[in-house]
Amino acid sequence: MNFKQNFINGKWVPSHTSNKRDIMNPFNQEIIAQATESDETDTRYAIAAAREAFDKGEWSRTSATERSKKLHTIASFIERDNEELAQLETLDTGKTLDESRGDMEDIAGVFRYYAELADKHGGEVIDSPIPNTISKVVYEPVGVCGQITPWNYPLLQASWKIAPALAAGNTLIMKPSEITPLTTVKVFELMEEAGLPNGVVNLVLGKGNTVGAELSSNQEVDLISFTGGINTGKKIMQSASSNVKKLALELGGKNPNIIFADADLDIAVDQALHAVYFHAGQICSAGTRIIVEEKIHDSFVEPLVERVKNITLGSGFESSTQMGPLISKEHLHKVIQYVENGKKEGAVIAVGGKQPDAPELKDGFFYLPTVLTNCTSDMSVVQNEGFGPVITIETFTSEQEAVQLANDSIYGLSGGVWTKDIAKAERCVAKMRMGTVWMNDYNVYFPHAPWGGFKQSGIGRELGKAGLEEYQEAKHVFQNLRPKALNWF
Ligand SMILES: NC(=O)c1ccc[n+]([C@@H]2O[C@H](COP(=O)([O-])OP(=O)(O)OC[C@H]3O[C@@H](n4cnc5c(N)ncnc54)[C@H](O)[C@@H]3O)[C@@H](O)[C@H]2O)c1
Ligand SMILES: C[N+](C)(C)CC=O
Repeated sequence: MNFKQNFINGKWVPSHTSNKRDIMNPFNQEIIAQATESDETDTRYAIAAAREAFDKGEWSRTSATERSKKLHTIASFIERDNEELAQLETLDTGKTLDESRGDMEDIAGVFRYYAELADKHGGEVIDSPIPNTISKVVYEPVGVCGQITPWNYPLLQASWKIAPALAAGNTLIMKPSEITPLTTVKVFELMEEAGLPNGVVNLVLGKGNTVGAELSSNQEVDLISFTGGINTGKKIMQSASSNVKKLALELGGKNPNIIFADADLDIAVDQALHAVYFHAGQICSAGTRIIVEEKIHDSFVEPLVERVKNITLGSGFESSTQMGPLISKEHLHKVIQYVENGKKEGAVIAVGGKQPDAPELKDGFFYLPTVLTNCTSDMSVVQNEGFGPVITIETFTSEQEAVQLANDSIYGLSGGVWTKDIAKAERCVAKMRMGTVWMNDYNVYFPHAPWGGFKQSGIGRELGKAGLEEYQEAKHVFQNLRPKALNWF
């Protein structure tokens, strides 16, 4: 059996615990690998290695040009092994191979983007208000960074953290989700091949309440960057107060998709499907909360439901498959319960609402793509992140009501507006309290633009220049060219 280990101080090592975890294919529950199951002690070894490497300065004080070259090398290895990585991601998550291939292209692009930015953000000269002085800002790495990622986009979310951290000169300890570590392990092999100094990148495999908790509370860690659920984010925020760590949180979303009557309905329906059923709705930014203008409710919902009926479920490796399984038995049960709660509250199942009957899907964690109508803002299915293939439909009668509904949420990750009236779209966008808003599109993201949430969807930004700045400290350096005594005391 393929056995995955920790990467600490430049060496592949098992946990001192000797515990192992089975890694499962969610399509058929086959065990595809085993991973070492680490604890707090393993995590402290990795933190010590990252601390020593940072203080030694072989990476943190090397030139940004050198760091840029290494990031380009890692990107080229990811491009070279793109297909192997995509297959591993599909095996581990169940998402379709086309989705995984798209992720791998994005991931190489993230490394390329930060390789390009690494040597273009060194600092700036300030126009000092005091004569005969020089004032400048230099950007320095934060130090030792703990990074924790979820299971839905395992390597993509890891790349959003690893690439900017390295570009800025930090050292890091990565903890991938214990459910889906395989592609992250592979990229650590590629970083080893690229020849980073020992201790710069460290990988610890294990659970959140051991490895993740140690990373968040340990006083030798200067920054913690977390992507995952809101409740875990709150715990991490508390632990991070131990030494006032810098904190970056990318949390969940319950993302509105507003459809005005004057939208191009064919495109809006098509994109509403794409906004949700990609990766079976297990996307932080899935547009699961559809808010449609009342007078077009039927002409929008009927074609939507017809198309949902035709979505093909299956193995991510089959080219005919449009939607794979959910990640685990536990998660499947959460989605089942989420829909049951909606039914009790008065939501009506227009399509789906159960597991499929097809015998060939019986070993996988499948749930049918589902549309719930008759939904209102006070229902738990509208307010909570279901993280499954479930759309809720609400209606509105005025622009003001559409925006008010869209903002009626503890979340503020992303949202969309569909209308041909651009002035109306701009008015809505200006009032929507979300980190990303799409006009006549949905779920678009790329390395150049910042990603993150308003409200309880998070703190800080990944991607773009802001994503690099999360990993930098700004230092003001002031020099007096003609110092003189002040004779104040
Ligand atoms: N905002 C974004 O960009 C974004 C992107 C992807 C996923 N997400 C969110 O992630 C969630 C789904 O992922 P999940 O189920 O893996 O989330 P999760 O919070 O259960 O786990 C995420 C990671 O945190 C670790 N963890 C768990 N408990 C911990 C603790 N006490 N201390 C430290 N680490 C701990 C887990 O082991 C895992 O590695 C959804 O809410 C989704 O919206 C957000
Ligand atoms: C951030 N994103 C959209 C890539 C994945 C969210 O789950």
